[in-house]
Amino acid sequence: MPKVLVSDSIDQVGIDILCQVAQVDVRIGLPPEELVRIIPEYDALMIRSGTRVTQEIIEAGDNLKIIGRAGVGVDNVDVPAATRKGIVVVNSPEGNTIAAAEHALAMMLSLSRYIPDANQSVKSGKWDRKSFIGVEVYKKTLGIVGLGKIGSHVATAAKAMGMKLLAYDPFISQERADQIGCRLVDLDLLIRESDYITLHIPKTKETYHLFNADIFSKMKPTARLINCARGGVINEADLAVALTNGQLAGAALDVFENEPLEADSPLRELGSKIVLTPHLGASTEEAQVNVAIDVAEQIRDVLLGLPARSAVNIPGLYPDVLEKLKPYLQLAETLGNLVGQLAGGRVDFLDVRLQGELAGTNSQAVVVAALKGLLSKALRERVNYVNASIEAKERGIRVIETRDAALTDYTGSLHLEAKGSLGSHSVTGALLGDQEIRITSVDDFPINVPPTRFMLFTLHRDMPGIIGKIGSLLGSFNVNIASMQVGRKIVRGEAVMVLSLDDPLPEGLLAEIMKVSGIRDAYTVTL
Ligand SMILES: NC(=O)C1=CN([C@@H]2O[C@H](COP(=O)(O)OP(=O)(O)OC[C@H]3O[C@@H](n4cnc5c(N)ncnc54)[C@H](O)[C@@H]3O)[C@@H](O)[C@H]2O)C=CC1
Ligand SMILES: O=C(O)CCC(=O)C(=O)O
Repeated sequence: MPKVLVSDSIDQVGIDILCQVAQVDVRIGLPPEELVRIIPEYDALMIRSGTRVTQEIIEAGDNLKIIGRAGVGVDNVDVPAATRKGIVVVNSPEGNTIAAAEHALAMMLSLSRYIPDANQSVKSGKWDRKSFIGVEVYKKTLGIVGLGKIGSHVATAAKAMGMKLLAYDPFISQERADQIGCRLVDLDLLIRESDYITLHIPKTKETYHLFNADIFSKMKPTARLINCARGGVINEADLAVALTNGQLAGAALDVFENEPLEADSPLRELGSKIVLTPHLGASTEEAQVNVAIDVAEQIRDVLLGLPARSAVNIPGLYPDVLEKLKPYLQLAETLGNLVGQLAGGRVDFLDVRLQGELAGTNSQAVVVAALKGLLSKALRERVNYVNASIEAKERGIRVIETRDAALTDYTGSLHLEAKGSLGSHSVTGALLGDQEIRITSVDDFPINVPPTRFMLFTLHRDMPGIIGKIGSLLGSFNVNIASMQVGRKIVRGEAVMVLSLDDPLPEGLLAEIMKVSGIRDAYTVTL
């Protein structure tokens, strides 16, 4: 039974799903060195934001197949290291959207009405109504930085509260912003005009310390800043100075550059100008159930050999397209494997031609499947959907992809041509009845055979007796032929013979086959 380590607190519903297929160990708060020590035992790791999955942990995870982040941000996972090691990283892109958006709105209102301080005051026995005169958000301008899933939901709710909306997001179209009712502006204008600024951007090289002393100097002194996205997008030292100097009126932060926030952080000293929560954006009962189910189901599926629906490091396969594409991925992998073995030596170039209905599908996934098949001879189980593209690139394999939507004899078919150190070979394949794979050409000779485990391909002169000679030769080595087919373009010209064998070809038999008069080439293939 596979083993799953859950190293952050996850809703029980997720654990129950994992238990259907795996032994689950829940060990929260492990020190990094302990995680490195025990991770080789595990097939999957499930985390929230508490565990930092470093390169060291990933490299030690020799059995790890999947890392599941029960949430959105995967910045606590070294995704490039996981990709290199062929480990799928999945998240829950939407499970906590509403929770995070509502937390940002709650922070905006708490900050405006001094709710945390007023609450503290009453609980300490006072009845002070003068110190907590707030401001309204109605008719104020809200600047949203990052108009993705959470930013959009915040926009909709803020609009309903009568706020005017500005948004800065260089990757969003004006049309999308119009739909949400936001004016798309540049960052400078948003900073200068907003009464509230709320951040909903990922932490990237571009967004790191995007909010710094320079930005704070341009804000309205009455403005308030909310960050429920990621620590690190704000320079916290600059913010503390700017709040102290009155360059902005307040800030509400749920996320910090280092979590837990340092005990001596100057942010803790800013009184009613600041509201701080300990990364609670996703902490609702509903969101925790959503993300636990979403990620546990993906871990379960990957452990069962099925694809994940929201992997961050493999081509996106949405559930609706997956069902249709799955047999084609199997076809691409089989043909990649076949053409790689026919090509024999180093492959420098792979031409992937998607034909018929396949031309209109997720070609990235099909190409990755073909590369996985192509590299499987050299890399065996080390290559998978996650690292096939990187491995191909590192080997200098150039991939050219073409599409031809014109109808073929099959609803959809795939043609692969591999060129390399020992010449060039091509194969075509299609699906029969939506599921069954057929190889429909080899080196442009038409055939129609299902792939089988052991196969023999010959390129020969089409002349009487040659099939019999190959049959007797195999018989003399006690190799049973399951099926045989010949493909030719013209009578007595060149032809291919495809034999499905019950047994692998014994040592030395290929050399004997090559000696038969009329045989130009012969290849054994194990699929
Ligand atoms: N506090 C918490 O507990 C939670 C925090 N989050 C964080 O909230 C953030 C947003 O999440 P989602 O809305 O789900 O992500 P999303 O991917 O739907 O939206 C992010 C948006 O940021 C935009 N963006 C990227 N780089 C940008 C840049 N340099 N300048 C301006 N815009 C940029 C993107 O175009 C995208 O529209 C993420 O960082 C996520 O990790 C998410 C859930 C809970
Ligand atoms: O797991 C959590 O509580 C944090 C959620 C979060 O930050 C995210 O989903 O990006």
